[in-house]
Parts: sequence; structure tokens; C-alpha cells
Amino acid sequence: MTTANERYLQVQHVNKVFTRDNVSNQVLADVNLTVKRGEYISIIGHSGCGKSTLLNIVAGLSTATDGYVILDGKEVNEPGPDRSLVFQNHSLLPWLTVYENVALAVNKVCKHKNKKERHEWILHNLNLVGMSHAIERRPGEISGGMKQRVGIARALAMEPKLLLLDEPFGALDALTRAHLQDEVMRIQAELNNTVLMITHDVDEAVLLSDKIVMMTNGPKATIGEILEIDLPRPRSRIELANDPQYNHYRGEVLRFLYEKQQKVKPIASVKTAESKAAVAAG
Ligand SMILES: Nc1ncnc2c1ncn2[C@@H]1O[C@H](COP(=O)(O)OP(=O)(O)OP(=O)(O)O)[C@@H](O)[C@H]1O
Repeated sequence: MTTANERYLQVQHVNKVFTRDNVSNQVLADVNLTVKRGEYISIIGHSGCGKSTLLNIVAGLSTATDGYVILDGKEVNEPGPDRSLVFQNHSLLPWLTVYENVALAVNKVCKHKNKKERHEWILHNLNLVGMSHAIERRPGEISGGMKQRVGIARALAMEPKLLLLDEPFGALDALTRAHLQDEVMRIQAELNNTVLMITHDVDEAVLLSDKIVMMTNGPKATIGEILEIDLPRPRSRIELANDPQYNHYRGEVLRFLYEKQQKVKPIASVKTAESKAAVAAG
């Protein structure tokens, strides 16, 4: 028997079919995943396979055609404050300051805290992501990396059961991305959040995760393999660069993506190749 913490998040037999103009497209087929409390899970797979569709179902923003999602014993049917989302493109309100953007979420969710406690909680979370020096600035006055930090502070301030990250570092330059990944690892060590993160970056997945969920190509995408990353924490990107185990994990993900799940050629180019062959054959 598994404990409630061992099956904190359960994705059970999830299918998703999109139908438009009487044409059905089955994006996900029988997706099953169990996540332990406090685990950091990355989802990786080729573009268009259905990663965001899966994350949206877990977030409650979209419903599964079949199957269900259970978080901490409760079925997920709609968005809720127990799941907070961070997208690639920060979603801060431009007319509010950094402080006010976080306050908006805190005032909505932390009704049990009084005014002073909320104020301290907002500052605490902005401090956690290194943004307490810019609380009066508006999103237009800070860099992309800083905006992403505020988005993370806002998500953390809601004390979600599950943190959902959809390519959170995707729009950042390499150095800012590395810096923010390190910050997220430090925060994760402190708070032990349960995290589901979509990424396209193999190194990011290996560095941050306890498990990497590798999805097959769509349509009818499902989980192909799950790789456990058994590297001690805290993890240092510099030390791991020459670590044989790290490179083994990296190789496993690359093999899955580029050998086992090679992206199929677009139909147009296949047709062109076929026509060329037909012409060559006379
Ligand atoms: N609302 C929708 N209506 C119809 N089809 C959709 C909808 N949302 C997604 N799809 C389709 O589902 C498939 C998977 O899309 P999804 O965005 O989940 O993939 P992804 O793996 O997250 O892609 P990427 O890595 O490029 O962000 C695509 O074929 C997409 O066109």
C-alpha cells in the first residue's frame, strides 16, 4: 500500500480529444502518472506532443475527455488556489507595481492572514526570489528575468500544493536562465514544493528534477519513459558538467528524444521526397 504522500498527485488514464469542424484529434492517450509530495518532475517531449495540454488538465484549465486527476485526495475539476501556474511569458499586470502584483494573489488566497501578516508575507516571498529591492517598480521597468522572478514569487506566495511551471525559463537568455534555475533549486530545497515543470531543455531537466517524464510524439501521445535522477542535492551545474552519472542521464533523455522519438518529417517534405523519387524513377 502506498501512502497519501506517495500518491500526492495522480493522473489516471487521461485521454484528451480536441474536436473542430467534426474532425477529432486525440492528443493524449492513457496518460498515467503518480507524483510524490515534494517531488520535482519535468515533462519533456517534442513540440506539439501535448505537454501543455496535460499541464492544463492538471491545472483544471481544461478537462480530460476520459480519466481524472487527483491532488491530495481531491479530484481536480477546475482551477484552484492549491495549484499555481507560472508561464514562459510572465503574466504580470503592467499597471501594478511588483509589490501589488504579488499582493493581488496574496489578498485573494491568504484570507486567514491579517493585513500586517499579508504585508510581511508579500515581502518574504519577494525576498525569496531576490526582488525586495524593486517592489515599487512596474513590470515595464524591470528585465525579463526579474519579471519571471516576480511571477515565481507570486506563485509561491499562494502556498500551492502543486507548482505548475510551463517553460518558466524559456524566454530568458542563457545566463539569466542559469541563475534563475539555481534560485529555484535553492527555494525548492527550502520549501520542498511539489513541482510539475514543462521544459525543452535537457540540461535543465536533469539538473532540477527528481524524475523526468518523457512523452512520446503525438497524436495519441503518452508517457514513454520515466527517468529517475538520482543525483545528490544540492546540485552544482559546474561540478555536474563532468559527472559521469549526470552525463549518463543526459544521454538517456537525448536518446529518447532523438532516437526513440525522432520527430517525423512534415508531410509536405515527405511528399516532395516521394515526388522526387517518382520523377527519378521515370
Ligand atoms: N484548444 C485546442 N484546440 C484544438 N487543438 C489543440 C488545442 N490546444 C492544443 N491543441 C493541439 O494539441 C496538440 C498538443 O498541443 P500542446 O500545446 O499541448 O503541445 P506541447 O507539447 O505543449 O507543444 P510545445 O512544446 O510546442 O509548446 C497540438 O496538435 C495542438 O495543436
